[in-house]
Amino acid sequence: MIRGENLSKRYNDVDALAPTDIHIRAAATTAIMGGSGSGKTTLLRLLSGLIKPTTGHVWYGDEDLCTIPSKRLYELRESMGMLFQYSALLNSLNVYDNVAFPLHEHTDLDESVIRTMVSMKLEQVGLRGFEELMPSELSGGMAKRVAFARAIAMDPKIVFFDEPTSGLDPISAGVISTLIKDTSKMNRMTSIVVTHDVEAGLSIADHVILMWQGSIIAEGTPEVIRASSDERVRQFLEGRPDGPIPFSRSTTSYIDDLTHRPGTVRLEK
Ligand SMILES: Nc1ncnc2c1ncn2[C@@H]1O[C@H](COP(=O)(O)OP(=O)(O)OP(=O)(O)O)[C@@H](O)[C@H]1O
Repeated sequence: MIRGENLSKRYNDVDALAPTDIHIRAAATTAIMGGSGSGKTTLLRLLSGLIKPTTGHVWYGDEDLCTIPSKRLYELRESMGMLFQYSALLNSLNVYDNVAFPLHEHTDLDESVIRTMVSMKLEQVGLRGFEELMPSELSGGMAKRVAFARAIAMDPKIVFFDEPTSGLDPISAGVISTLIKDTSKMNRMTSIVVTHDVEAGLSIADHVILMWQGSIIAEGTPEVIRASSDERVRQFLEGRPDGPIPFSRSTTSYIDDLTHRPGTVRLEK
């Protein structure tokens, strides 16, 4: 359904994503996992057309997101849902208006129909009856659920989830993981989930993509990833601080840096 071809992104002197070919399967859940700064969010933004690549193409069927006119990109993006890392609820709107927001923006449906649709989505996330609450009155887990309801309000074919479980307690994280898994199956939705929550990623996904320093280092079913003998994959799965993935991100020697810094007092022997 979505295909990235020779896709790369460079920010100033940072290669956030090295040239990459990627296939996202239709009606399946793909988890993009990896450590901090490995390029997961960059890949998600490229695949959803939020940012343009430095090189390459993003194909939706035979349409290239990177070259289509912005009007068509806008239409395509209407068929996509997004759940952002920090829920991104509109603080001045209550729960009902947050979930109804895409329906008000993109459809001419009668308010009574919108009310029914919002009620269905809130029932799905277990928050029917909370329509009048403001975002500031919600717990982190509830806010994620509202954001989830908003992401699926238009019954999108594709939904992008950026860190859907970050900052949640294990039970709330489990609730969100189950919602993603069940809704994706029930609606035959194509879900793309960026996460560094290993357990959430492996339990939700049909297909896992593991990233490191802007490149895909492993992909396959959760079983294939769990059985991988690649030392980088093992270090990530086991959460070990030591291994091929270094703790320090600095590329220069600390000693050289200290001894060659202008103004540093050099100790003579
Ligand atoms: N808008 C930007 N401008 C400059 N550099 C950026 C920008 N966005 C990302 N980067 C850099 O690109 C690299 C990849 O970042 P990205 O956010 O894609 O990683 P990530 O795997 O999603 O990290 P995290 O899990 O911490 O959110 C990082 O080195 C980051 O500093």
